[in-house]
Amino acid sequence: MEVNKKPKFEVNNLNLFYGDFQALKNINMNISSNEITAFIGPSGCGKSTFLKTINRMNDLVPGVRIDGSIKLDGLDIYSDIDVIKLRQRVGMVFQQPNPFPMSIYDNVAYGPRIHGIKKKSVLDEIVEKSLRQAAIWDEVKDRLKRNAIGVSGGQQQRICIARALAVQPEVILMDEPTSALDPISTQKIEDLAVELKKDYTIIMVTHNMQQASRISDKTAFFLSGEVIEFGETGQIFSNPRDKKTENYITGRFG
Ligand SMILES: Nc1ncnc2c1ncn2[C@@H]1O[C@H](COP(=O)(O)OP(=O)(O)OP(=O)(O)O)[C@@H](O)[C@H]1O
Repeated sequence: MEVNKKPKFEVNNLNLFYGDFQALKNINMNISSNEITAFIGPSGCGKSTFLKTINRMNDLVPGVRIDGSIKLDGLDIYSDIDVIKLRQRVGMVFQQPNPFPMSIYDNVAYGPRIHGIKKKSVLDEIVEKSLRQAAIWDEVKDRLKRNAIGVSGGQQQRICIARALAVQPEVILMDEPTSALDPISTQKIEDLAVELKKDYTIIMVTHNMQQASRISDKTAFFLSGEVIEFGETGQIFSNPRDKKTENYITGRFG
């Protein structure tokens, strides 16, 4: 039994404004380590905005204003942690696989090189380990010099996951990582997420409620910038406390 396990993230009274528009409204949430947390909700409800706030990707958007706090292992990500360090600890995988137009090897070695690793034997080791962890090593080990753009979309997405893993993050944010993929590739990414949660904390935005119920431990249901309900995935899907959650998961809107 886990007693008093400290949350990986503590989010308190978080509000986010794009100019005059409030996209996140008083979000409070503790996110546990070594779990998959899923964010569900209809289009435009703020899921991606919240996900991007967790590694400060919204800093890049002009006119954004954020108040409240997000703590990672007890440190405020907006005041106590350098943004470069934060993004090393909190990696991200996007909806569209976005390998860089370079070799598979160079894609995965990119982050470690930026962090100053130059020795080939060390890079070789990181590349192999990351591709293995992303369950794609066997498929690409004989063509590491090939351009990553030339493999299938599902393989590209696993290369992007390997690229994220190569800098040894603690958390992986995934923004609808399978919505551009076929069912077989989707299943591979789902299996991979379940495998990776042993070592990482995973937070995933998904439009696919079956996916959330299949693989996540906790689910947050967002609506119009608010978290309507957050809890154990089994409870959210079988016994939602809020009528709005029930209406959404039973397909009455969204
Ligand atoms: N850069 C931006 N500037 C202004 N408004 C934005 C910006 N990005 C998002 N929004 C608005 O904030 C709200 C939340 O958007 P967000 O992309 O977080 O929703 P979402 O739940 O992830 O939607 P989807 O499932 O369609 O990706 C929407 O009303 C959107 O139009």
